[in-house]
Amino acid sequence: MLQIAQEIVYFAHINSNHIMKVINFAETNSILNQYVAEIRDVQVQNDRLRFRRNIERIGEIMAYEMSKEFAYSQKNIQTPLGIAPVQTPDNQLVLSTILRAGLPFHQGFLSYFDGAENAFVSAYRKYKDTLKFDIHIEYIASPRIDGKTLIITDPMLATGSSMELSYQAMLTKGHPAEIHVASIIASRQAVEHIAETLPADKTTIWCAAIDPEINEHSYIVPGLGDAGDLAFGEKE
Ligand SMILES: O=P(O)(O)OC[C@H]1O[C@H](OP(=O)(O)OP(=O)(O)O)[C@H](O)[C@@H]1O
Ligand SMILES: O=c1cc[nH]c(=O)[nH]1
Ligand SMILES: [Mg+2]
Repeated sequence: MLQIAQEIVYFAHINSNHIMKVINFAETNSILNQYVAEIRDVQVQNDRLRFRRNIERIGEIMAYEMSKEFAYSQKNIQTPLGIAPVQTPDNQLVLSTILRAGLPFHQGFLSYFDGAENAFVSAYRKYKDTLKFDIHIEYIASPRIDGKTLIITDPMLATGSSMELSYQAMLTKGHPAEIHVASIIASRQAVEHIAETLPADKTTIWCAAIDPEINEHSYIVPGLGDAGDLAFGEKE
């Protein structure tokens, strides 16, 4: 598995000032791709329970792979029969999620990083007309994040604006030591946007696929449609 993580790393070359580490799971054959296929598949994705659970499963696998990047130290664990030396992670994790679509993805990460602190940010597209919109952030609940490992989860990175503005909102709570941006489907444009707007030296982007384009409504193509609606139903 360690080998897998090394093979799928490439660097987003935006210009010489912005080179960010990107890990794209689509470049490796694993069962994760089955779950991605199912959330994309128009015949399967309307089963909301399955859609949410697949997102959660991708979060679990991503969390496991991400955990290999953390700092470890040996702890001596008292068993009933003796002392067992075990390497365990020392990072102080803050698991931050962008509402709504981020919730099942968050749950997947939280199943593995059960000791993490948690943060929630609301971001939504407020339309000015059928094509133009601003991203509005109206709610943030977060612990202090100074010196901690900040993981921001959102299954879709289309323009990358929700992620950028959510990160800016998180900065009102301190400055993290490192940042992991976790998504499932990212557009190429969003990867470039994140590489330009988040600190390249301490940010890693994790995704399950990078799609080539976004359409005039700023939806990822081929993408999967509207992740929030598929997980929770349409909003008015
Ligand atoms: O990269 P961007 O262009 O900003 O788009 C991506 C955002 O769109 C989705 O949320 P949405 O606004 O649909 O809200 P929802 O989760 O409530 O459905 C998704 O979960 C991201 O937050
Ligand atoms: O493709 C997209 C873009 C934004 N939000 C989604 O859920 N899907
Ligand atoms: Mg949505």
